[in-house]
Amino acid sequence: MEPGGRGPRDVAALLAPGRCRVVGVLNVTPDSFSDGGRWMAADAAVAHAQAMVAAGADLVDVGGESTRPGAQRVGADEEARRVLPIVERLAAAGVAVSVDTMRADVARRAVQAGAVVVNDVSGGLADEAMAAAVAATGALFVVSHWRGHSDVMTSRATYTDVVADVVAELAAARDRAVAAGVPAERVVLDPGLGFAKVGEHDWALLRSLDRLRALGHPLLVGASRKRFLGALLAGPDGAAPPAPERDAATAAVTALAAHAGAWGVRVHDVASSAAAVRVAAAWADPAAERPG
Ligand SMILES: Nc1nc2ncc(COP(=O)(O)OP(=O)(O)O)nc2c(=O)[nH]1
Repeated sequence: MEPGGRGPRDVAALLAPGRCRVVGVLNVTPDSFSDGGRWMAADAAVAHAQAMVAAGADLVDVGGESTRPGAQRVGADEEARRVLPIVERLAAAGVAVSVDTMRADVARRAVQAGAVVVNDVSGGLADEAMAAAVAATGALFVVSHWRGHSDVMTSRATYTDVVADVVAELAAARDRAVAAGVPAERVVLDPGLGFAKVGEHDWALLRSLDRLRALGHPLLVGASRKRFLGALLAGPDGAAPPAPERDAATAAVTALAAHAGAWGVRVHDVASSAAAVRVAAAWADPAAERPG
């Protein structure tokens, strides 16, 4: 973890009881499904991250490789070149930063640059060195449900009982991480919406957050702008609205997930989900939101 000791304090703050965390998405990629190319310039990326913090983001998740179905993999050097300077600048500015990577070396270097969370959509499966690398850093480890890279994930979207299967496979990924040295209390789980899942699977998992939470870890939900929301909002012609027009639906999922006890939500539009989190908190306990 960062020699200055920033990390443990940030990790403790992120795990402390409180409202559902809002994780702002910062894709420094040319091809992310909803905002590819917008934040490739470092100054634009840093400004957008600061704007997300101002809008209520508790954490900024910096990713340098699109994981959308069919995406081409990015080389390790290019991924590092994209994310590390941004991680360093944001951490130096006091922003709590997560690195969205499937590579142990990128994760290690990002934590050295000041990241306090390693967010691995593969749950440690894509790089067998990942869990041990995270264990050595003191960072929080987000372990998502995953069944393979973008080129195969669609073909693997078959389940006997998607909730039972995802719970079992997530538990196995968690167990692998703990066996590699990551303390269980530093593991956050994520159902991996859209990863080897079709819309009915995503909805089934959202309806069953309680069964995912029963695994005993904070739960991160990444529904923002995803295909299952586009399908829900499709017009009479069946055409889904473009990804940036799915933020209202994303905020509704945020409110419901927060109310169901999610630890955090990973979103592109922070302001709407930050408001949704506050609505959920006030709904649960009016005193929670009394000003002052
Ligand atoms: N923990 C977690 N991380 C994630 N990272 C990327 C994406 C995909 O969304 P996005 O980053 O916007 O798209 P792309 O992968 O095309 O960059 N989804 C998740 C998610 O659901 N959970």
